[in-house]
Amino acid sequence: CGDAHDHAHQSPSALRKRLFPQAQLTKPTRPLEWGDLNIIHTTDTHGWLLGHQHLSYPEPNYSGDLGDFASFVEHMKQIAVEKDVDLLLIDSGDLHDGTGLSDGFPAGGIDAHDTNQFLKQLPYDIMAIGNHELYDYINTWDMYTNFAPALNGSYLSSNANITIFDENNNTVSVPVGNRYRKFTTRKGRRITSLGVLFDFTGNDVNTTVQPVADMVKEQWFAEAIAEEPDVFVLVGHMPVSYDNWPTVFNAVRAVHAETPIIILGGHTHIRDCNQPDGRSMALESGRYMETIGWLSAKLGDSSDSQKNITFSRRYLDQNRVTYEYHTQQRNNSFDTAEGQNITQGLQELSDKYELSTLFGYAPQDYTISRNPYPSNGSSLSLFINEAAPYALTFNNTRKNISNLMITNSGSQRFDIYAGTFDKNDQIAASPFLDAFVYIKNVPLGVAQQVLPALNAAGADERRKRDLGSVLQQREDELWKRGYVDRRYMDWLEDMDRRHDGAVKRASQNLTLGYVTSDSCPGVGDDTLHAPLASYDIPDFIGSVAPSASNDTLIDFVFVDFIQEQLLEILNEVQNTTTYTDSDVESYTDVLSNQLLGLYAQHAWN
Ligand SMILES: O=c1ccn([C@@H]2O[C@H](COP(=O)(O)O)[C@@H](O)[C@H]2O)c(=O)[nH]1
Repeated sequence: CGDAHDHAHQSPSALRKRLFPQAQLTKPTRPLEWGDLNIIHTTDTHGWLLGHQHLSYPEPNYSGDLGDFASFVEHMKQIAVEKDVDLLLIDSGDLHDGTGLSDGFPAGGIDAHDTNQFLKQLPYDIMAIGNHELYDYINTWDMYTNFAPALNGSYLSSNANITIFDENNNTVSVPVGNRYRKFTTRKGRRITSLGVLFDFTGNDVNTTVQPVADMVKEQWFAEAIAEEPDVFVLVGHMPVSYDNWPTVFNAVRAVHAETPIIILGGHTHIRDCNQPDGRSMALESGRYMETIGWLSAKLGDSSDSQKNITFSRRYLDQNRVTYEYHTQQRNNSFDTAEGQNITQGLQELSDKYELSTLFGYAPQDYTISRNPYPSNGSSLSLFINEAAPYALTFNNTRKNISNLMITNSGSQRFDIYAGTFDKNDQIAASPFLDAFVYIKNVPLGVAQQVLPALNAAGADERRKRDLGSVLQQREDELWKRGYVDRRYMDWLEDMDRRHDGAVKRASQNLTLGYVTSDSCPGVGDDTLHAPLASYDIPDFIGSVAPSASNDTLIDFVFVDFIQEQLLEILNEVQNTTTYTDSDVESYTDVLSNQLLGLYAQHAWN
């Protein structure tokens, strides 16, 4: 390079890491508080290992990548040695489904198999299984045979099993990883860890998830917690609020009234924290390599065993400015050899998967919930009103038959940004390999009743909170199957309302980002932002109905992920026909993760 400065050359790949962030990033507000035991926490990374590379805010806040993170961890480990304290690295699961790096593999590959090779290079003390490791048996098998063994006992699946053939060709159900781990830290602290998954029921055949309430009654569980460690570090893919952590916490507390308990959760994609009692803290650290969680505990010595513990927590924006600030490094001293290797390896993987393959240029930003639904700026409107009607009927023999299309809004996982729209953007916006199916000859008037009924069963009626009602039961069912998006949306809505979002955004002295209110003392966010705009979105979305009479027979098209509850509702809104799985046929070969690319080639090229 003929330049005097240490910038990276711009490569053709839109995913190329830039040493200097292309947008002005706000520095953290204050140094981290260290304790005797410190934890760096990731969760729900979903393949976002090259971070977020678009230039519209809030994306630059999260523009670090796994290589930067590895350098950060290495420097932090060194600081921990200098301070003579412990530092653990923990992950709460969901490594699959989310970007081209995890999902854009060529035919014959396995989701997240290649990205997992990079995660293995980080010194994780505990990684817990998530529900996205269980949607497809092949992925669970890969975790069981390739990932867990490489982690030498640190990959935990306390209540998640896989069914395999044993050496005698008999089927046996075995934990995907280990049920628990006991280990001793550099400073000699004895830790007992679990890796718990929420009561998920959407898992593939030949995988099993044991309800948390049953798990705590198991003999192995009693044995695992019997001996008192210095600290319980309970890791799991389970939200720290409104879920089953109290079941696990109480089971441990029943045996050890005073032992420090640290909970590291995930799944709802939010930043959250609470303190079950004075000697415990529970932290959840966001999603998609946007947030890095920090938790520290001043445990003191044995004379402090009945006192409240001083904990701190922080939600770090995942970028190089954050990392350099907290490690007191400069741009030219920050990168470690391991970190650079990881970044380079990820970029090579991106090139191998051809993730920069361009489908077109998005004319504007389309967001999931930062614009109202329906509207021109809504990616949900774009998907169901523009993209699906084009891509699903293209080259389809049913093209000329009127249809109504329905999908779940949770199938759309990320905003679309103005400018280049490539293979990686397509997968990030809509990563799931769900198929579109249909029932023929459904009267339009009947099909039109299904969408509002589905949403009533999910969204609106939820607010009535009529516990014990059929609707509540249905909502609980959806939660167990993995429908979790509502919690993240509610969190954004609350953030906007509580922090005068419109006023803060208008004043323009803060960049957009997360503004967290949780139940732990003090401010949790590491960097100040104005909250993102937030609009309520329905759980299910439908295309514009054809203008025809109610008795017109149409193709009723929907994504197979919602088949079970759609049939249930369809049979509730009418009683002329009992619809079953046998009425459902394949509508097209186009899968949900290909749909936006086909549309972009047609409309944005
Ligand atoms: O095939 C699928 C699988 C999942 N979804 C959506 O994902 C969420 C669950 O994902 P988390 O990362 O655990 O939040 C679920 O609510 C579905 O909306 C899907 O659409 N298709």
